[in-house]
Amino acid sequence: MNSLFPDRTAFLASVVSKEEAIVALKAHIDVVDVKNPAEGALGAALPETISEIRGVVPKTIPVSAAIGDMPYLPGTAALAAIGAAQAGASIIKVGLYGAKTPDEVLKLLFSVSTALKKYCPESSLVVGAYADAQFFGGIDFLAVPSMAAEAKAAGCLLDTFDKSFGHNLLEIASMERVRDFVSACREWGLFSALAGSLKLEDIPLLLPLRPDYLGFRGALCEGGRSGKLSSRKVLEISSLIAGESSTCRRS
Ligand SMILES: O=C[C@H](O)COP(=O)(O)O
Repeated sequence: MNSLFPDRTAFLASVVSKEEAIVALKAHIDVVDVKNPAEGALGAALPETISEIRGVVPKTIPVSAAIGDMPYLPGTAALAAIGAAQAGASIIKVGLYGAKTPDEVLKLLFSVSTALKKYCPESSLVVGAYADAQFFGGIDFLAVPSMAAEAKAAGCLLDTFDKSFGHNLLEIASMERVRDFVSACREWGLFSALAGSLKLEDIPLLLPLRPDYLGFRGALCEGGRSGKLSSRKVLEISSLIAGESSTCRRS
């Protein structure tokens, strides 16, 4: 398993600027994730934003970057991945929005993983699956871990595409299917990350599944994911993950 934190569930906080990264770092966070909510669930930030955030985050804390709710454009995806890695991200997240068949998923993922291996061998690929893929004809999220493993990804993220109110991960996917996703990642040697408008109250429900990461943005902000990051909310979620996680891993 590729998790950097094998004995507990880690906290990934999504930020849009170096100012937000500084706010987030007042709490204990394990991964600083860079995204641009204006361009979607896994919207890509500008390269300089990634570099600025990398510049204020201690080197001991990985920086991940979303490169988009990717259409089925393997070349574009490969170039975007290299751009994000060159800008300072060591973990690259690509959302499987446009690839509709296993062949398309594999072609897109191999384009990205081959490019990262050649030009940015220190970086890791995380494949973004969507719990609400059925609403846009995307690939079922339970089919993604095996293909991510075939493409030599390091991990899989289960997220939601539609971030409007009421599209929380556990309101869209059953706990059984989310559990199956985490188990499939483990079986395929991938780390698992869960996200999707997660709320504070989802943490004790999800931690027993022992995901490697829980990812948040909306719940960290005042007024939703396009709002400003709140240090109080970051601290609240960080403390709950740390507290509950150590209990779960001991059991
Ligand atoms: O990758 C992390 C997620 O996209 C977090 O964003 P969210 O909490 O707004 O769904």
